[in-house]
Amino acid sequence: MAKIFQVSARAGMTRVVEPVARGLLKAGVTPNTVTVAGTVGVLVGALGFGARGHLVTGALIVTVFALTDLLDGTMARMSGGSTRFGAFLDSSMDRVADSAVFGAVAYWLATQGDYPSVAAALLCLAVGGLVSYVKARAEGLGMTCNVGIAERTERLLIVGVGGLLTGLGVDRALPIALWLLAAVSVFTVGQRMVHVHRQARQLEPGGQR
Ligand SMILES: CCCCCCCC/C=C\CCCCCCCC(=O)OC[C@H](COP(=O)(O)O[C@@H]1[C@H](O)[C@H](OP(=O)(O)O)[C@@H](O)[C@H](O)[C@H]1O)OC(=O)CCCCCCC/C=C\CCCCCCCC
Ligand SMILES: Nc1ccn([C@@H]2O[C@H](COP(=O)(O)O)[C@@H](O)[C@H]2O)c(=O)n1
Ligand SMILES: [Mg+2]
Ligand SMILES: [Mg+2]
Repeated sequence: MAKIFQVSARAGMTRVVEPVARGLLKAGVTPNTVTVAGTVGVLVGALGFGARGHLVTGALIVTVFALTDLLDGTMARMSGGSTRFGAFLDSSMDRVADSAVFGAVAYWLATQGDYPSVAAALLCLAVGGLVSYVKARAEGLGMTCNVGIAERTERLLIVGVGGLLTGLGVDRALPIALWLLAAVSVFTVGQRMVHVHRQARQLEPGGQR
């Protein structure tokens, strides 16, 4: 379901992303520059605006720059191929951006004295990182791990909708979104563990352990 959403959302964005990618390449911009610039933009939106309580502005800036994550890969493919360093940089910058988003949310909630919600934001930060780590480790061991109900896009959308609604006056939206996200992130770690366990059993000499 999450995969279907991602694939169709991505297909819908292609018409916008491809001409922009072509234009940037023509202007001499490299995919790695877009990867880093997108991350800097997310940092500004999250830490410069979200953490200070400007949730709507913060969420909008983060959304615009998070979407540039679709551009860098498209540019790499158009300019004759992806690079190993580009893939490494893209995934590493995603972790920096995600940490800034959840760190900013936790900081703002602490300034409001809402410590249970700070705990939820920190849980999202830690477990979200674990979701990505499990996949990176599995891929490093030669397996695949493209499963889970709360991959990065879903995690950003949940916190984004919560942040936007709270910024518009629905006070409990962000705390509810964070607890929901913590739960689906834990579930996703479980899904990825099971998926890797099944593959690993097939790959062990003699199978089934
Ligand atoms: C303002 C909030 C209101 C909500 C309105 C939302 C409007 C957004 C408009 C449209 C949404 C379109 C969604 C686009 C769908 C893209 C589908 C897709 O394929 O995404 C994946 C893609 C590429 O990922 P990568 O391959 O580059 O990255 C991988 C990923 O990091 C993996 O992580 P894992 O899943 O394992 O955890 C890694 O394992 C892997 O290594 C790595 O390669 O791109 C994205 O991830 C792009 C995400 C863009 C989604 C933007 C939505 C942002 C919405 C709200 C954010 C606001 C946050 C607000 C914070 C509050 C302020 C304090
Ligand atoms: N600077 C970059 C960024 C990405 N890539 C390649 O694209 C893949 C990710 O594509 P997205 O459209 O999801 O960003 C990534 O795994 C790399 O193969 C790149 O080469 N250089
Ligand atoms: Mg990308
Ligand atoms: Mg990325």
